[in-house]
Amino acid sequence: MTEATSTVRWAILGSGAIASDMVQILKQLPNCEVLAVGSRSVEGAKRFGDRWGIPRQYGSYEEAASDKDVDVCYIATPSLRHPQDCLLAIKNGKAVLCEKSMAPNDTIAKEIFDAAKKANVLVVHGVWSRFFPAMQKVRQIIDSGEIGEIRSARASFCQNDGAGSCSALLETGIYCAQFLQWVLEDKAVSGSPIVRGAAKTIHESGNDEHVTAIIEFPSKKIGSFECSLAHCSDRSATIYGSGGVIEIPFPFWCPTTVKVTKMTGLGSQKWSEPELYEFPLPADIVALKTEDDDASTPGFNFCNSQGLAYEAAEVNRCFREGLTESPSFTTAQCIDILRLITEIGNYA
Ligand SMILES: NC(=O)C1=CN([C@@H]2O[C@H](COP(=O)(O)OP(=O)(O)OC[C@H]3O[C@@H](n4cnc5c(N)ncnc54)[C@H](OP(=O)(O)O)[C@@H]3O)[C@@H](O)[C@H]2O)C=CC1
Ligand SMILES: O=C1OC[C@@H](O)[C@H](O)[C@H]1O
Repeated sequence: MTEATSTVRWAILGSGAIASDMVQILKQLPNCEVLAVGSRSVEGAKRFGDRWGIPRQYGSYEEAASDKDVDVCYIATPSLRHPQDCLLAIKNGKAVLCEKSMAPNDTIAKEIFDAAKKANVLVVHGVWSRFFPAMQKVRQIIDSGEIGEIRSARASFCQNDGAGSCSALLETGIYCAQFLQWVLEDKAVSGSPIVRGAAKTIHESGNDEHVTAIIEFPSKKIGSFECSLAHCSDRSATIYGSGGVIEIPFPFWCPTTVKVTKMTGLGSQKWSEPELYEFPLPADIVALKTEDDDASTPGFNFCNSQGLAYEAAEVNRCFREGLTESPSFTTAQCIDILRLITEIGNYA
């Protein structure tokens, strides 16, 4: 175990949109330093490194991942590259936070986790929803029995956002699968979820662009989801219980609001007034402007990016404690989610 206050030194692999957001977060976390950036080009590393004040700027991912002073590599490259970039970091003995989706299927995800186990390094799959306080609240409401027995849940994440450039299942469906697993998984009942139905449309690139699926969980709870990169939806999620409903409005994958409405008695058509629980994003994390920025320069590129702080703080904690997985999002859970995604892809 490393000192609880020791500085964790990060390298960023890839210098695109999410990398910019994450760097701003890491620079504001206690005892955390962005030491290096690796880019496919020296120019890319310099541009990004100069913008964010990163001292070690490398024109290849290999150099950044093998810097002896780096503790954690943040994989912020396009999804198709994630397996090779994760394995590069692991080979160099570095801990990994890999953007979603870490692999195109569960078999390859397993290979990454196996390599990490052998090398005794931490790997966290960056499905960042998992680390939001609002998600913990959802869990607590479910466990308290406040909305009775949970019977089903749904999630929808569709946005017209580059159909064909990647798989909708891997880009936005992964958040839906993660959500359903979080709310419908029952640790007391063993077994894997079964895909009972799915439909998809395929873009001319070969990537799925719209997928809808129905899943039966071992506890007989039913989950459904829809994801698309070709059309829009309200990007919300809902949990249905015998005594009420939990709504997680847009953006359900990085939520700050949880709404609970209960039936006031069995057989009654009376419903309670909704209870709203708010979980504001960390107030001490702000978008950082640099000298070159003017008022029109966007701070963060993505919705609620301040919330990346929850997952990054968890990676720092796990690294300091010498863990090889996050107890909040275990290797087994990551593989289950990717297995579900794989089976939906095969079924549809
Ligand atoms: N958690 C979240 O909220 C979000 C997560 N993501 C995930 O992050 C990952 C990156 O997304 P995003 O930042 O939007 O992507 P960008 O295209 O903005 O950035 C990706 C970076 O990867 C590097 N790269 C390596 N190979 C290629 C290639 N063949 N084509 C293009 N770039 C390449 C480039 O950096 P360089 O030139 O320096 O090598 C590029 O800047 C994806 O997996 C995505 O799913 C995306 C958005 C939000
Ligand atoms: O991970 C993501 O991918 C799609 C984006 O629109 C979203 O904001 C982001 O969190």
